[in-house]
Amino acid sequence: RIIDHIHQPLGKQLFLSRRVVTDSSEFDGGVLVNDKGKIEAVLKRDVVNSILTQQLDNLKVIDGGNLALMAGVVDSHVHVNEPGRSSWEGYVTATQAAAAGGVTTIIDMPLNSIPPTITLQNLKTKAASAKEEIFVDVGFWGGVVPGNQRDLTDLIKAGVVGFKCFLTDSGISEFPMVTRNDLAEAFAVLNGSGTVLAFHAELSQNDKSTACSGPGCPDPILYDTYLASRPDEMEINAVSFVASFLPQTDVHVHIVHVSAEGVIPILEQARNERIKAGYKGWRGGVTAETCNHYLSLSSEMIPPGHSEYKCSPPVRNITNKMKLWEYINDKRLDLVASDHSPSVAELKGSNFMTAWGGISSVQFDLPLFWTEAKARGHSLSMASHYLSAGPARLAGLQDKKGSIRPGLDADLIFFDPDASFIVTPQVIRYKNKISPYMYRVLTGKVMRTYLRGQLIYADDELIDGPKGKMLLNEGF
Ligand SMILES: NC(=O)N[C@H]1NC(=O)NC1=O
Ligand SMILES: [Zn+2]
Ligand SMILES: [Zn+2]
Repeated sequence: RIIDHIHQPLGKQLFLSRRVVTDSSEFDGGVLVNDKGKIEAVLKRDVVNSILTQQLDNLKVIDGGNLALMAGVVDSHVHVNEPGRSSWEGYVTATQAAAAGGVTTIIDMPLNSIPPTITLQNLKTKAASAKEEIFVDVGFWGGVVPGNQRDLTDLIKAGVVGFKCFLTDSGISEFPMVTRNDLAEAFAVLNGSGTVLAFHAELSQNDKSTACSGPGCPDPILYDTYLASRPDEMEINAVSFVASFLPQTDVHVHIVHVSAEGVIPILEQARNERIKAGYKGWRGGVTAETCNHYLSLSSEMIPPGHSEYKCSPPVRNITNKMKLWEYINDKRLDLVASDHSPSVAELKGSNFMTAWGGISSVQFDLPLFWTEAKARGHSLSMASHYLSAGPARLAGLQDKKGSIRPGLDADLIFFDPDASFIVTPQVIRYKNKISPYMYRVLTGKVMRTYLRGQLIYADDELIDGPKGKMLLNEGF
């Protein structure tokens, strides 16, 4: 156990661990944090020992022993749904769940809240409801929908991390999908701005989800019926469609929640062509994320009627899952996020075709990834790379968040990589206690979470009130 005194004004703090984890290595040492909650120095054990012999009065030492000391997780894909659908989720519950899971930054998706984040005014409405309710730092995605091209520049000025759009029905009437013409206009506005355009990459022309209803149709209680309605081609064609815009734009494109493994080689080809044409930005301006559900679940294991497993694109077969792990191993994916997209239980039900698509897991980002990664012999640095550094880079937060490096916010966690716990309704802190992982044993437990040097979660308890900040521009 870690011994220290919790309620003290913030002075200088020295966090110690036998396993300090960065996104590329692990070492025995410490992290010195200043009174502004920023990392001042990252130290090897011999330097730590010489500091400790100096008996500095106002230095608080927090020794985690063998617990891993890691950067807080940055989850770049969370649907908070407030205001408007706050019975599904809200800022308090989503960020409390995040804090309990060692997630120190979330980036809120532009849809499912009413209003959606598609104008500056709507962003103000969202920020007003987030204010004073957030337990971790919160950034915002804007949305691109038909007709809001003129709102995009204002949203960039306000500090959104980028924009998401849909190439198929989003399931939310306030957030319509875009057509080729809408996209061409959006790319024209965004060109040269340095922002990110993220795609829900399923192309509607391949959508078979409404093709059949009534007698004679495949059984909607079976998962395979749903899976067959959203084939790999929906993703593959969407990504090829996105790639067709790249020669005319310098906008960074990001594919969210990749499920079908076949999209990765297509993206790589698009990236290589961009790089050959002289594109200089991060990863050739083409990146992809996958989600813990695609890395943890497979279609064969989904029981009839259990729509807590439903999301889109769908969880595919075990061969697909193994291929995604191969891509993780080879660093051919860029980050892992939750796509935490909750709803109330009434919208789930046992019919896979009509149930709400969305899986809640913001609280379990790290243990979910680690359970699978550890079993495959991967390191904690690998987890930090995909769950912290990668998403921070996507959100443009690489100089603030996502790593253990001098100058960054001291968003830190103590993580026990060998502990295990059971996902139960009592453990879950997000609003609707629905999960495809219910009663599963997960490996790895977040013991403590620090946000900008302040303790916000310890030993299964949240500490004090909300200390999160909104990651929007000064003067917004
Ligand atoms: N609207 C919404 O949150 N949709 C999300 N749910 C899901 O499973 N995939 C999504 O994009
Ligand atoms: Zn999506
Ligand atoms: Zn989503």
